[in-house]
Amino acid sequence: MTATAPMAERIFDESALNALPDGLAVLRDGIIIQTNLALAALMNCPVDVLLGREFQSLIASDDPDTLLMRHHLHELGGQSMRVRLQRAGLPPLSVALTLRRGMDAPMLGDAALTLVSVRDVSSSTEIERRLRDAEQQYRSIFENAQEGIYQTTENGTYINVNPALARIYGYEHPGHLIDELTDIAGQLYVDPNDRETFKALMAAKGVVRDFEARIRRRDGAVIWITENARCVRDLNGGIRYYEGTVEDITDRKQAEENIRLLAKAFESVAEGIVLLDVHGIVRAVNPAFSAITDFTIDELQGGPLRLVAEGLHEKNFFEGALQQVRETGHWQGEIFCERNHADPFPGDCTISVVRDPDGRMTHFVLTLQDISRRKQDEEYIRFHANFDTLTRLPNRRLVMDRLEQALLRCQRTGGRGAILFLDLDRFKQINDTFGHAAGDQLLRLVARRLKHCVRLSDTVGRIGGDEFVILLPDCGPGNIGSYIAEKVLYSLSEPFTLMESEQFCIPSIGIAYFPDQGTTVEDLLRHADMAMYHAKQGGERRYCVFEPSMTEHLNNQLGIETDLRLALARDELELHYQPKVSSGTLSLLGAEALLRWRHPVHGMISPARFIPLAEETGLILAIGRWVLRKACTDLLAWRELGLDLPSVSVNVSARQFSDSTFVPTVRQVLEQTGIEPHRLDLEITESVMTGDVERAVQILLQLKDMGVTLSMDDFGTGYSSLNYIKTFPIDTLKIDQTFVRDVTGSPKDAAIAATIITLAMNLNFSVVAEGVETAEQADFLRSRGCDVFQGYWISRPLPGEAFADFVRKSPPRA
Ligand SMILES: Nc1nc2c(ncn2[C@@H]2O[C@H](COP(=O)(O)O[C@H]3[C@@H](O)[C@H](n4cnc5c(=O)[nH]c(N)nc54)O[C@@H]3COP(=O)(O)O)[C@@H](O)[C@H]2O)c(=O)[nH]1
Repeated sequence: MTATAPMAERIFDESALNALPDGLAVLRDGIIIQTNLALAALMNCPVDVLLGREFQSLIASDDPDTLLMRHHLHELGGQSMRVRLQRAGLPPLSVALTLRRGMDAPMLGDAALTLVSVRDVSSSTEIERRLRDAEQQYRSIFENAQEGIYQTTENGTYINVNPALARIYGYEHPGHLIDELTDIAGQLYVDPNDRETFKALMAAKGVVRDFEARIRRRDGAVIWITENARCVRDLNGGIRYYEGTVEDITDRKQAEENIRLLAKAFESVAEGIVLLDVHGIVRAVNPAFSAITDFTIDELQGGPLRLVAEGLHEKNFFEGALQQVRETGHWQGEIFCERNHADPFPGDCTISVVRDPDGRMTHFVLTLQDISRRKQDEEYIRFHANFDTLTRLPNRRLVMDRLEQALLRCQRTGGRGAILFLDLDRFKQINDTFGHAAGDQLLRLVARRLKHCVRLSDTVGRIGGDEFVILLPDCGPGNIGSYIAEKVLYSLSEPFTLMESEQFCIPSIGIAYFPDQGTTVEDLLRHADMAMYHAKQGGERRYCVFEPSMTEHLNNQLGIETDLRLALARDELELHYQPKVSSGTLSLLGAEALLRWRHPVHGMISPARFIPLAEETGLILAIGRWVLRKACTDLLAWRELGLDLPSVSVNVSARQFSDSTFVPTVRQVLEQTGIEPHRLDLEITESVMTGDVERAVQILLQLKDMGVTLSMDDFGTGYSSLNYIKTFPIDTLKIDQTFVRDVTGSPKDAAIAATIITLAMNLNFSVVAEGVETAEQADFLRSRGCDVFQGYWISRPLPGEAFADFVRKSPPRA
C-alpha cells in the first residue's frame, strides 16, 4: 500500500518510510503530504485518511499542548514534545513528537517542509505520571507532616527541611532554616556533646533511633526533641546524604518530669497518702502513711484500709465517709486512727474522688496527718489560757468567766452566790526564806486543801501570787460563805510540811455575796478584796463579810499608806517608852521602845494600825532602822543627863528580821552610837521561827555574838515548837498580855502563865509579864516566880520627856 494521497508529493522513498518503526509525516505548511504505515497504525486509520489533513487536527483537543502545537508548530523546529493524538474509535494516544523544519534539515531540501516523527510513548508516560503522582503525594506528606523531616549533606548542612522542622526550631520558613542554621552543633544543641554523640552513633551504625536532646530554638527557648535519622548511601556505598525526622517532645518530657516529681512527692511527703480503688481496697500507700500508722506497706496494700481505731467511732464510720465521697466528691474530718501495736492517735483525714477523662470514678485518694502534737498544743494552750500551771486551779480569767456566768444565772433565777477572796500573809516570807520551790510547794498544798473545803460544783481559783478565790455559785439564803471561810481557816491552820520542816501560813478571807453586794464581776472582786483587807486588819486568821462602810475605810487606808511613806521625812514618827521593872523591888530594869506616829491630820496613829501596813509595803525596813538608832541615841542622851537606864528593848518585825541588812544594821548602830551591846534588847516574835528555823538561829547567834540580849515577845500566841525553844539563844520570854489579862479570873490563863514561867525558869530564861494592869495580877505572877513586870500598873508608854521623869523617880536598883 502506498502512503501517498492523490495530490501527494513523494519527498522520501515510500518503502523506506514504511520500514521505519516510528510514525512519520512530511508536512507542507502544516498539511500532511506524505506519511507512513507506522503513523497510520498509531492513528488506527488508513494512510489515505491522513494525507491532506492538517497535522494539528490529529492532536486531541483537550491536550494543553495541542494549542501550543497548533499555534507554534512552525516555530517548534528541532524540538520534542509530548501530545496526545485523537484516534478514530480509540482513546487518545500519548506520543512524542519531534519536529524538524526544512530550513534546519538539509535532507528535506525545502524550507517549507516539516518532518514530524511520532513515537508511541504511551507506556513510558504512565510510569512518569505515576512517579509524578507519587512525588506529589510524598511532597504533600513532607509539607504537611507534624514531624520535622530533613535531609542534610554528609557534613550536616541542611539540604531539604519541611515546614514542621522549621516550626519546631522556631523559623518562619524552611528556607530560613536552611539559610540561617549553618552550625548545627553550635546553634541547635544546648549541650554540644549531644551532637557529638549523635554523630558517633550515626558513624557506628548508620542509623540513630529515638535520640533525645535539648535544643535551643531560634528565639532562645529550650525544648526537648527526639530524632530518628539514617545515612543514605549510593550504589558504591558512598554517603549520599542523611535524612531524619524530629519530634518536639517538650510536653511529654514535662509530663514525665511532673510524674517523676509527683512520684517523689508521694514518696517523700510527710503526709500519709493512700490510693484506694472504688471498692475501698488499698492500691498504693506512701511511706509516710506506713510510718504514721506503723503498718508496713505490705500489710496495708491489697486489702481494705486499716485506719479507724476500733470502738472509738460509730460502726461503719469509714464506709459512711466513703459514701459521702461518692456523693459529693470529698470528705474531711478527724479520725481516731489505729496504730499497729500502739494506742490510737487523732488524725486529720481527707478523702477525694479520682475520675478518668470520661468522668468515671476510678479511685479514692486519702490523705492523713497525725495531729496528736497539734491536739496536745491546743490542749496546752487551752489549759494555760484558763488554768494556773502551778496549782492547776482555774486562773483569774477562768474564775472571772465563771463568776460572770454565775452572776447571770443568779439574775435569771433569783439565786444567790458568794465569792471568797483569800490572801496568805506568810507566803512572801516563806518564799524569801526557803526559796521559790518551797513557796510553790506551799501554794500547791494550799490549793489541795482549799479544794477539799468545797463541793465539785464550786470553783477554787488562783488569781495572783498568794491570792485565791472560791466561787460558790449557788449558796442559798444562809451564811454559807462564812461556813466555808471557817472550814478554810481551820483546814489551813494545820501546819504544812515544807523542806522537812513544819510551816504555817496565815490566811485572811473576805466574802462578798451576789447579787446583793455587787452585780458586776469587778465590783464583787473589789468588795471581797476589801473585806479580806478588813479581816487582815482585825488580826490573824480571820474572815470578814463585805459591808459598804469598808469602802470608806479602805480609802482611809490608802491615804495612810501614802502618808506613811512621807512620815519619816516629815519627822512625824516618835518613840514612847514603857518601863520594865523588877517584880520584887519594882526598880527599873529597862524600857520597851514603842513607836508612835503623830499624823498631821489624823493625830496619833497606833502602831497596831500602821506596822502591818509598813510590813506589807516594805517601809518597815527604813522605819525599823530609825527606831533602832533613835532608841540607842535616846539611851545615850539620858545617860548624859545622868539617868541610868540599864537597857532599852526594840521590837523587831518578822520582815525586818529576815532581811539580810538587819544584822549589819544592828552592828552599825551599836558602833555608831557606842552603846554597850548588852544594853540593847531585841524583842522578836515567834513568827520569825516559823520560817527557816536554822537560818533564824544563825541570825540570833550572830546577834548574840555582838552581845545584845534577845527576848521572845508575845510568847504563847504563836506556833513555835517547844522543841525549838531550847535551841534558841534567847535570854527572856515575854508572857503575852492576853494570858496576863485574866490571869486572876481564868484558871486556864493562870495555868498557861504559870507554865510559861516554869518553862522559862527551867530553861534558864528570865521571864517578863506584859500587860500587867493590876496589883492582883502582879501578886499572882510574882508568886509564880515571874521576874519582870511591864504594864499600865507600872506605867503606860511615855514620851521621851515624861519617861525621863519616870526614870528620875524610879527606886534605885539593889
Ligand atoms: N516592829 C515594831 N513593832 C512595834 C513597834 N512599836 C510598837 N510595835 C508593835 O505595835 C503593836 C502595838 O503596840 P502599842 O500600841 O504600842 O501597844 C503596846 C503597849 O502600849 C501595850 N501595852 C503595854 N502595857 C499594857 C497594858 O497593861 N494593857 C494594855 N492593854 N496594853 C498594854 O502593849 C503593846 C506592847 O506589846 P508588845 O510589843 O507585844 O510588848 C505591838 O505589837 C508592838 O509590838 C516598833 O517600833 N517596831
